Amino acid sequence: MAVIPESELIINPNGTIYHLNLLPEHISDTIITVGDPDRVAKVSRYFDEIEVAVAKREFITHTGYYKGKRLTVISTGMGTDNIDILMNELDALVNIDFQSREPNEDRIRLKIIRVGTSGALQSTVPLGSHLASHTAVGLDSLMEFYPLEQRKDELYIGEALQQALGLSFRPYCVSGSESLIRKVAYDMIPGNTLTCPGFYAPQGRVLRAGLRKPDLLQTYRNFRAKDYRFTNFEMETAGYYSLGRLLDHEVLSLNAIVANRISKTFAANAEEVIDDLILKVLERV
Ligand SMILES: O=P(O)(O)O[C@H]1O[C@H](CO)[C@@H](O)[C@H]1O
Ligand SMILES: O=c1cc[nH]c(=O)[nH]1
Repeated sequence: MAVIPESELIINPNGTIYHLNLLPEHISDTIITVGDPDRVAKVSRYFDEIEVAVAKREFITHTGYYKGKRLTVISTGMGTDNIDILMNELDALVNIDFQSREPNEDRIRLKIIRVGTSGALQSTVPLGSHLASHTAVGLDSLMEFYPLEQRKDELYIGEALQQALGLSFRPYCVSGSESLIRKVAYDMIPGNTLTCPGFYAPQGRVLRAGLRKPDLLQTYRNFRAKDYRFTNFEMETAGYYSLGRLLDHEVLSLNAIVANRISKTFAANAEEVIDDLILKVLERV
């Protein structure tokens, strides 16, 4: 097996991985991820004990015990570019030997669950609900750089969306972990999530900069590829699912619906909706 050079697998002087600032023993194989660094403590406040607390840039990590289960919670910041760093570095922590710089023969499969916020694209997805992304479609360019394998039906959805939006590239489509859906999200709304490379124009929001595609929101909402339609959008899920497939980890994205873009409403109790989702995940994971 080829040795991974020090410019590719970057190890800090204290032995930790470059951005996450973690040692392999700092993480559990069950990881809850959140976008907002302040949300990490909102998860770990329910832990009986916090064993590890590490911070670097937007990546805050707490590892501890919830009712005897060892869990890690990490913040990622926003966007799939951060998920690229998160997923590669988490995988390196468990599947690469930092001494020899070679991949381990026995692979560890992580369980990674995103607890994030999201906006609804259909009136059938109410404010305050919890939605599990069964599939996600990425409008960002991250998968232009990885050899992601997609099934025929996934390619078909990407092609249909490329056409509907008149894009110069094909969006990528991937699914989440069925076993995590059964375990954690059995009573949540099943959804197809559009992952956007921004919060404003890519999600059809106008403050002062305007929109190149004025009917974007309607196009998202009305998009159909056979019986496939979008339920919600956010900014990370497709990055998680595609890197989960590439690196062979179980990944599930859960969404607290805080905005409904069809009714133009925002949840007054967004914090409560997120807290309820956090507690469900802690109990079920
Ligand atoms: O609440 P988080 O997890 O950050 O998720 C959503 O909220 C952010 C935008 O406000 C984006 O990261 C989006 O994906
Ligand atoms: O509308 C929304 C709400 C949360 N996060 C998003 O990315 N979009």
